[in-house]
Amino acid sequence: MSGLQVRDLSVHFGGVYALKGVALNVPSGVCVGLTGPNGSGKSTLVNAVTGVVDARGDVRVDDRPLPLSRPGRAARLGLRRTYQTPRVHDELTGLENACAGHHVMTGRMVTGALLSRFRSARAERDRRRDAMAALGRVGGDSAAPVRGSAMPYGQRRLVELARVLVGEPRVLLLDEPSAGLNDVETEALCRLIRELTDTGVAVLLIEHRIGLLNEVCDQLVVLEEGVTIHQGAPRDVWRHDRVRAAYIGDLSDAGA
Ligand SMILES: Nc1ncnc2c1ncn2[C@@H]1O[C@H](COP(=O)(O)OP(=O)(O)OP(=O)(O)O)[C@@H](O)[C@H]1O
Repeated sequence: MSGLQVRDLSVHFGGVYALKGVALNVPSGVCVGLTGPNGSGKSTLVNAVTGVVDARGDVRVDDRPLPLSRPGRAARLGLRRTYQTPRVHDELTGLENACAGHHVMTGRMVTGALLSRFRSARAERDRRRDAMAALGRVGGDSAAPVRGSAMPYGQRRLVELARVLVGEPRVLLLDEPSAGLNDVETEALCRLIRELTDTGVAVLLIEHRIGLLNEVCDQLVVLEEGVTIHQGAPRDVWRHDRVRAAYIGDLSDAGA
């Protein structure tokens, strides 16, 4: 199967299991939503798959085994991610931050971006053009000259998204990408996710906003306390008793 396959993924912090034998598939060209109450293990799953926390399990990208705890290997297989709290480099401009997406393969994002200031080759112009195009694609053009330290939260999120686009994801893991975005920006995010899946990218979307999950996801996986409690088509999931129980009080915009 092309895309991301996760089998029997477990993570513990000391004696506490954050994930217990979780399985999910994110085929190429499909958006899978990952949701669940706070602390259910969503970000830990992304951290485990991208190799930044120790994990046990079987993870494959485009049918190739992904050794766990090896972030560089995950990047080389085309995994890209955003963070729950957007990460941009404060000392770099929006354009330079987006350019850093080119350097993700080497794992030297900051030094690569800093060195690029001293390169004047055509390749560098091409990189900047790609980075500018990515900023435009996410609606973040105005962030191009702004230093990370001066960017408001929503702009940081758009710049981070532009950086992952520049890195040409095969599998894209988005950790609450709509947090801090206004309605217009959120609509642009939905369009972007659809464009990406249309071009064959596998997208895993961590999200709490039920309306957004229903709008862009083909499948939903619901976690609670580190285990999968349900998966299925978005609208069906919210009718499931266990999901309703996990979300009690949070169903106001589900139309349920
Ligand atoms: N580095 C860590 N050290 C210890 N415990 C951790 C660590 N990271 C996460 N946890 C714990 O693992 C569990 C899952 O956390 P995680 O952040 O993955 O949940 P989440 O579903 O992403 O929550 P939220 O929706 O609030 O972001 C929680 O109990 C959390 O406290």
